[in-house]
Amino acid sequence: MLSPPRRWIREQPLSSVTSCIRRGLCSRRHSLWILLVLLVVCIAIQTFVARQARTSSRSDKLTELPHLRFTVNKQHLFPTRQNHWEGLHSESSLAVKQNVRVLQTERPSDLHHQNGGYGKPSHDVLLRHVDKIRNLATASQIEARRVSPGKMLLLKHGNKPGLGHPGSLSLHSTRKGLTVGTDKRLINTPIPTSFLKAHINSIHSKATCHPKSHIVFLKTHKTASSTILNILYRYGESRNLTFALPLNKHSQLFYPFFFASHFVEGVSSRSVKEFHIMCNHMRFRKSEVAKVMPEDTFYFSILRHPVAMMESIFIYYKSIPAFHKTHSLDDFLDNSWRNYNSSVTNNHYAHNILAFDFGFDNNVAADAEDLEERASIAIAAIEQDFHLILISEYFDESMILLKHALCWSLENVVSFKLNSRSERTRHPLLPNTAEKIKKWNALDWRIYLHFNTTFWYKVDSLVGQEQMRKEVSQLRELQVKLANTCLKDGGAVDPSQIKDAGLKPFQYGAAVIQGYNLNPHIDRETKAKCERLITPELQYTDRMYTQQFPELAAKHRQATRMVHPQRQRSDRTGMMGMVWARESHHRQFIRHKFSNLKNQKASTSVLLTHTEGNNKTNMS
Ligand SMILES: Nc1ncnc2c1ncn2[C@@H]1O[C@H](COP(=O)(O)OS(=O)(=O)O)[C@@H](OP(=O)(O)O)[C@H]1O
Repeated sequence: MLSPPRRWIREQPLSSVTSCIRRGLCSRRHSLWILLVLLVVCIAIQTFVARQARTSSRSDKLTELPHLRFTVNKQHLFPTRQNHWEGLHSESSLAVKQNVRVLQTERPSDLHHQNGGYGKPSHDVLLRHVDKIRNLATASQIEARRVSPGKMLLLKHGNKPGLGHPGSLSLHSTRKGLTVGTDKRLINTPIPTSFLKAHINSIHSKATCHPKSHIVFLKTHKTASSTILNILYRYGESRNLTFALPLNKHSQLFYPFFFASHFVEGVSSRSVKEFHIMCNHMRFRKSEVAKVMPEDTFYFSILRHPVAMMESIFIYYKSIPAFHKTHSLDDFLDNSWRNYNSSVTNNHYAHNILAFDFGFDNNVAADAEDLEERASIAIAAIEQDFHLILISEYFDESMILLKHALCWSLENVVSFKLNSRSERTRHPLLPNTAEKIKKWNALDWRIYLHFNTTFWYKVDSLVGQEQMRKEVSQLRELQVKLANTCLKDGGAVDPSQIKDAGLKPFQYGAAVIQGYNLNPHIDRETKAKCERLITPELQYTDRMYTQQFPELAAKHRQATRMVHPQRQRSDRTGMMGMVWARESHHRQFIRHKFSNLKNQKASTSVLLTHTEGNNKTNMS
């Protein structure tokens, strides 16, 4: 039986085209064929459309990544310890990786350094970079923590990052930059790039945690950096690692001028194939450091609370022109800063020294319009260049963090406090002096606040609070045990009481720098280990140089003897005398250089040496 539509079709007038359709529709077999063809066409169109959509969304991601807001789930950003590594394998972490890669192609610090660091940075370019970093992580909220030197502040158990403490010091991120305030608001500080980098790097490193031995430590001033230097020297020496040491037996890398690769011994002569660790004082310049160090190098540094730091610096560098005629730190902060001349040699120690050491222009007034902008730029650049920033006030926690980051053992990060001042030369500060210091060193203060916050974030995410507490107490136990074994009287003594002149730290300015006496009742092997723990910076640097470049070291010894025959003594006192003589020779050389360069802008390409002789040569 025919259905009504078919009858209707049959009754229509015929044309050549419709007759064909009619015939097709009227035959049952042909209808099936047509349906099949239509089905195939539909599937083909659907497949084509889906493929087009996928391609266009991928290209959108690639082109827009730097401008995308970071929308990753918080759990992925701050994974719990159990799923720490797995969480980062998510699609979001891939986007972060791509963002970081994009950011890594532009280094703000290098852009800043193009100007020799003395002039104003190219703000437009740098700000674009800061914005990128902000965009990367605006979804994050970091808890503000009270910043008080000497106190460990961990989140109370159960507290989640993101909950502010009433009255806590906080860092507010605004379009203009970072502002400091004391309130209970939540803050919206960008998740630092290095924080992300650390996570990303660790995705692979957790499973195959190999101890890292390519390391750059930016040795900042008066931040417990000599204690860290000692840790690095001991680690490297026991493993035969090669240090990127200052040329010609200097103790600093071209400081206070920007670091230059040719100032590393073995670079120009090409006598060293691979450097493992760079850790002496320098004014950081990433592009130059990267010329010397391998690509997989781990960069870290340490900051100290600018108030405590300024108090220490004022005593240690009392003889620099900025402080020389002042009666007290208050006197300097109240009056003498008006006469502060930033272009006078060594005056940089008096003003935003942290920013200076990291390679930024330290001459920023507290009321400068662009202060916040410059702080943001500095922070972004440090985030970009460093994997880890430690905090001197939390030294033990810092060591545990470092141990985890480098995949080292607890024994590797144990130390004795080096370069500490005797109580006699410490001066407690009045509260309003502290406020004046924060104002005078406004740039450093902002940098410190930022990294104090991110420090605790890293503790939470990389180690965990419980584990941190456990390991800190293990570290302290180990330290006590070592002190009982190694040290006479169990602790530091004034330099006048140090028996072995070769273990006496340099004395400078108005500070009395303490050292240690070895326990006389230990065997030879233990003695050698203990001695390394208490060897001061200059002596250890000298020793590493002699081990790495025995022939050059012999030549230097000979040259020094010729210049200062009265200092020819074969014992350790004689060795120290030699250091003194060499430094004194350098000092004269530097004075000569400076007088030649008077009224000229110091240029890294012109100067082949530095002013360390002025800084660390005054031996008692
Ligand atoms: N482990 C540990 N924990 C806390 N603080 C420590 C530690 N080791 C050294 N210090 C203090 O750091 C100050 C010396 O810093 P540096 O070694 O960086 O000084 S230097 O720039 O190399 O001269 C110096 O500070 P002041 O005593 O206030 O001057 C040291 O006491």
